[in-house]
Amino acid sequence: MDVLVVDHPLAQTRLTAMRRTETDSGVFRASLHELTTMVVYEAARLFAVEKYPIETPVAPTEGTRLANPPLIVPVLRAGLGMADAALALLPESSMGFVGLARDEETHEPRAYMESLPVDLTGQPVLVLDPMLATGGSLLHCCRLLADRGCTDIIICCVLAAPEGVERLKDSGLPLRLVTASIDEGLNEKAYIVPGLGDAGDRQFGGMRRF
Ligand SMILES: O=P(O)(O)OC[C@H]1O[C@H](OP(=O)(O)OP(=O)(O)O)[C@H](O)[C@@H]1O
Ligand SMILES: O=c1cc[nH]c(=O)[nH]1
Ligand SMILES: [Mg+2]
Repeated sequence: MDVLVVDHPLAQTRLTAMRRTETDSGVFRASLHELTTMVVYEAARLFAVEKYPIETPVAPTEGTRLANPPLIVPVLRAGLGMADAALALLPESSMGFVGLARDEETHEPRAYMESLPVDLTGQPVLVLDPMLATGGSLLHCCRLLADRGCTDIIICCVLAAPEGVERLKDSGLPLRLVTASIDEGLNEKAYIVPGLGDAGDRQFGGMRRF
């Protein structure tokens, strides 16, 4: 699995804002939106493009377009905060949704929503979830996609734990990963350290303990 870490200074300043405890939910959401623009911009280097004839006011020439715009799939809830920024960069794309909530005791994902095309043969997919911790949630999501015939999955996240990256690598699924950081690891409650806390709660409210 190819892994790209977006270490651009402007990405790292947004990530720093997201990490800080004192950052309120409005600034957290704005920082996630801006960081997503940068992560998806870098991920888009992986998309196939094609040339086609166009005319400028001066002369005929060749234009460039995406050969096959990806289906965008945010993983609810936390991935919702990445959806607008990704769709703004990829206005030709359509969107599917997967809803997952991690059990606080077992850390296993519980699926509560799935809205995806039946057949994803030949369709690249861009999965959005800010957090890759144990990897259970993204693995569940990507298996749903692979079961529908998808063979080209790019995951965009903000923070990844080495444990989750290894789990995705070992899955054998056709994945590529773009993230703004690979952190130190997981704590005993399977939260990323140093991390940023619970990305869903920090955007939308809640009371998780780390
Ligand atoms: O890699 P994992 O160990 O599976 O953890 C990562 C998952 O945890 C978070 O979602 P959460 O379950 O907290 O749901 P939420 O987005 O509704 O807060 C996050 O957005 C990922 O989906
Ligand atoms: O650190 C973590 C781990 C899982 N989910 C989160 O939102 N944060
Ligand atoms: Mg959460």
